Amino acid sequence: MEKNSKIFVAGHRGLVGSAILNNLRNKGYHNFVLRTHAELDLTDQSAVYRFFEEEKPEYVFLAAAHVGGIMANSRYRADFIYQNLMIQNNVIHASYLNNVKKLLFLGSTCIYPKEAPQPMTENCLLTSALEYTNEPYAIAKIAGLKMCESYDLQYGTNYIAVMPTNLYGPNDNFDLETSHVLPAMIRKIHLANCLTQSDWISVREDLNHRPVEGVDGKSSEKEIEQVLAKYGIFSGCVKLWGTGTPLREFLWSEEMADASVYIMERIDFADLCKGQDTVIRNTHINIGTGIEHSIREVAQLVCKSVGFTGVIEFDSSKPDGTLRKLTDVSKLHALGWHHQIELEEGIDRLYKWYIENSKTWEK
Ligand SMILES: NC(=O)C1=CN([C@@H]2O[C@H](COP(=O)(O)OP(=O)(O)OC[C@H]3O[C@@H](n4cnc5c(N)ncnc54)[C@H](OP(=O)(O)O)[C@@H]3O)[C@@H](O)[C@H]2O)C=CC1
Ligand SMILES: C[C@H]1O[C@H](OP(=O)(O)OP(=O)(O)OC[C@H]2O[C@@H](n3cnc4c(=O)[nH]c(N)nc43)[C@H](O)[C@@H]2O)[C@@H](O)[C@@H](O)C1=O
Repeated sequence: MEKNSKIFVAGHRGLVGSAILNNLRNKGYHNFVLRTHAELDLTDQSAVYRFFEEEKPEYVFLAAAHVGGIMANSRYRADFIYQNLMIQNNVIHASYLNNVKKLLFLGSTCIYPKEAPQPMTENCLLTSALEYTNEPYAIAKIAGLKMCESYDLQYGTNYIAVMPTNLYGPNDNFDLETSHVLPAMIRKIHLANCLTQSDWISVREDLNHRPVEGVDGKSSEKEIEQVLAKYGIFSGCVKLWGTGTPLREFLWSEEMADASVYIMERIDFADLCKGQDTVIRNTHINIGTGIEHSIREVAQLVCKSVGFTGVIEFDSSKPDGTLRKLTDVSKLHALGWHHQIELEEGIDRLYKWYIENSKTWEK
């Protein structure tokens, strides 16, 4: 990529897309073509084709997707498979039709089988059944990575698919139901801490900035307590989901962005085929840290960061999801990229960001 290459970051206001845009800007790239979801619905094929014909981007980061945590994935299954297939089909095919020089497709490590040997190498793709909670999302992501590989093989394009582990960082989704575990824990434990200290100003600031169904910063204390209790948030206690025993790996979103730009700048599809036989498979790249933590451990780190000394309980009627999904990052390390921010530091950074971005309430 040249510094003045025309770059389309799809999903540039999301967790990863916003970090990719910042990373590119910091490296001196400046010729961006950007559209919000409201300006361009990527599920709309004719609108996407028109956009590519008019704008002719040279490089595409495909970080737009329908995304959510375990509850969103298991409840809104149709949305996850339909929207993701549509977005990626439209963007990848329009890139081919308009001679995009290189595209990076973001998948997820949930593409790997539920019982995959740990840590999971790229080669365990399609070897056995998927985890049911996020199967529709995973199937869309597998289709996306195979679409990149197939276009590269048939049409000689240069599309790379990366499979990130669980991500967290600035611009995360903090919704109490649909978010991933880390932003959910940050917000729940923060609110429980505020209730414990009777810090109603902070509770109201939080609810004004990020409304929760049925309550906002102007509601009575009793109404707020009743609604928060439905999400497992109490004075002195937080009830999290599942058993607390599943293991997860977490990568700071700005590091994910750095790895994405690193790969776009240096790695071509041909590099990923080297050493593979005539049947070329698994040209995608895992992105992660190779380090896992139990959900209970993660909750303890969040409590430490927030300063919450109350009780953490687990509600085993809620799903655990897959029990382990540790990525093998040998391929990524061999390509020369390594993470730097460990989970404890990342949680401190995210909590700081969260607090700084909740203070919009006019007292
Ligand atoms: N977060 C994580 O832990 C992980 C994420 N990933 C992958 O990384 C990528 C980025 O995810 P993340 O940044 O977390 O997701 P976010 O939800 O934070 O951002 C997704 C972005 O896509 C946009 N978008 C969604 N649907 C459409 C649409 N139909 N048309 C146009 N824009 C749309 C959203 O806009 P709007 O909000 O306005 O709808 C948003 O800006 C995704 O491919 C995801 O699958 C992979 C592994 C883990
Ligand atoms: C990135 C990846 O993310 C999703 O998979 P997931 O890792 O299972 O998702 P998660 O982050 O929501 O949960 C991780 C773990 O944490 C536990 N947990 C505890 N308490 C809360 C809680 O309060 N909220 C949430 N969300 N989880 C909680 C929860 O029970 C589970 O054991 C995919 O669907 C898909 O989107 C994908 O690719």
